[in-house]
Amino acid sequence: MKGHVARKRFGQNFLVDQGIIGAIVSAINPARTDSVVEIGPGLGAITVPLLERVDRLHVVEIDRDLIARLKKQHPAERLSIHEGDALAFDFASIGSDLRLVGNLPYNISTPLLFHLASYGRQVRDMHFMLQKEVVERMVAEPGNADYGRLSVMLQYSFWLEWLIDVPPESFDPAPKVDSAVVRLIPKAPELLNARDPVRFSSLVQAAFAQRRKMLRNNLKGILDDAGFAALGIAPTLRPEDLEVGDYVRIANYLSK
Ligand SMILES: C[S@@+](CC[C@H](N)C(=O)[O-])C[C@H]1O[C@@H](n2cnc3c(N)ncnc32)[C@H](O)[C@@H]1O
Repeated sequence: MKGHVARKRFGQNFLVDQGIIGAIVSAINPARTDSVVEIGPGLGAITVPLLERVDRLHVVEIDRDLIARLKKQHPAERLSIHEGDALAFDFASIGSDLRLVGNLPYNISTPLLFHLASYGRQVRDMHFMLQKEVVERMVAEPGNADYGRLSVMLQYSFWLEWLIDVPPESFDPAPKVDSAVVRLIPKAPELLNARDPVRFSSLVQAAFAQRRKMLRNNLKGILDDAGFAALGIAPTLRPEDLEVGDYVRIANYLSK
């Protein structure tokens, strides 16, 4: 691996499959002036072909050794390196109409998706490589065992599209699980009808706190029987039975 030992704690599985790399770059299809931001450039598998397509690329990387390599290989006018943790990074500081891309470190993919869900206004689209199991949770529909907090929060904010299945052999080192590339496009603000997004988010978190329990239990102290009745939602349902729109209705009822 060109002298770099992959660090497990940073979720390093480097893409080596040129076919998949080409398919990701084609899916993004960047114009020269697009504001593309790559999370976790690593050894540059996606970075290098992206740099051929855009005038300037931003990357957010946590591993100092990899940052040193990238600095040596690419002039700062072409590659802006933001050193640090993507989980704490303020993407709005780069600008707006951002196009985010990344073969994301699997160990932080879920919290990172929740973090990124708050940047809908600054982002044009996102293309991410994730564990297939995470993509299944993202796109799951009500009633499905994979449907949960991640599905509700991401489907509320984004249009999601499953693009490419990726086998373990496409990486070095190979992960133990299958992967998939997914596209997220922020929904227009007029479609985001939760009056209080913070309340919506905490409601969804509470509802799924114990997914096998009834909503009445999970929402104890938040929504009483009169509230359930006013909304026409049976308190005996389980969290996975409600649609995204039902959670919006409950949150808006609570924000009245
Ligand atoms: C799965 S590797 C992908 C590397 C490269 N993009 C590729 O496709 O070969 C994940 C990358 O994210 C970086 N990374 C891990 N945790 C991070 C974090 N919290 N913030 C920013 N980058 C992180 C790793 O150092 C690594 O470069």
